[in-house]
Amino acid sequence: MARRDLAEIPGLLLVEPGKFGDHRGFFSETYNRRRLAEAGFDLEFVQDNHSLSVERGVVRGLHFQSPPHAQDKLVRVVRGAVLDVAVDLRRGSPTFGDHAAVELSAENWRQFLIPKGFAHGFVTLEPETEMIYKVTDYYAPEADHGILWNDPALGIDWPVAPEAARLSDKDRAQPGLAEIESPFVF
Ligand SMILES: Cc1cn([C@H]2C[C@H](O)[C@@H](COP(=O)(O)OP(=O)(O)O[C@H]3O[C@H](C)C(=O)[C@H](O)[C@H]3O)O2)c(=O)[nH]c1=O
Repeated sequence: MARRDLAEIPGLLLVEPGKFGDHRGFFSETYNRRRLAEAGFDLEFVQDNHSLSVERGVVRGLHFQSPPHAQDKLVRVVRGAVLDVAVDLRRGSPTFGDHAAVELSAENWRQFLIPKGFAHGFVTLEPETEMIYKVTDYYAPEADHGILWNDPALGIDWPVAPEAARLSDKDRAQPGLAEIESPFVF
């Protein structure tokens, strides 16, 4: 399994909203359903999430909700920076187990659209990093699953040493890719 350019993994999309600055500050349309639909992603988001990670080196993930509660996610960073990772879990996909990794930051204002069928996670590159993201299904703890962030089989080059990473107990104990039966089909 390996890192791929985003364009090599079917279904992922990098979104770069316009940001219009003037002497007062800036304005940006950070979500436009029609624009995403024109790009082939006609999605109905039902929940907004907001997380704060206070230290550099916080790892959240790699998470997914299983069907019928699978979620498409539109992810952005409004303070700080992350390396954001999406792992293809769609059985039969030519890029199954491969991942794309993009830097999202308040500076670059980029967004990452991660459809159902992917595990999602990130590591913070700065302290006081805030992530905002929209999801297309509600939180369903019974459907909340994950894979181990630094499973060697995934080949993710995280910019944090395992001993320095700050994780939840849940994320420390996630199974490796080989230990799960992915519920997603390409
Ligand atoms: C995800 C979620 C969590 N919670 C509650 C459950 C816990 O009491 C608390 C922290 O949850 P958790 O540790 O799962 O939060 P993260 O580790 O940031 O999880 C997220 O991290 C990765 C990067 C994701 O893509 C998912 O959206 C999500 O799994 O928030 C809710 O009330 N609603 C929710 O939608």
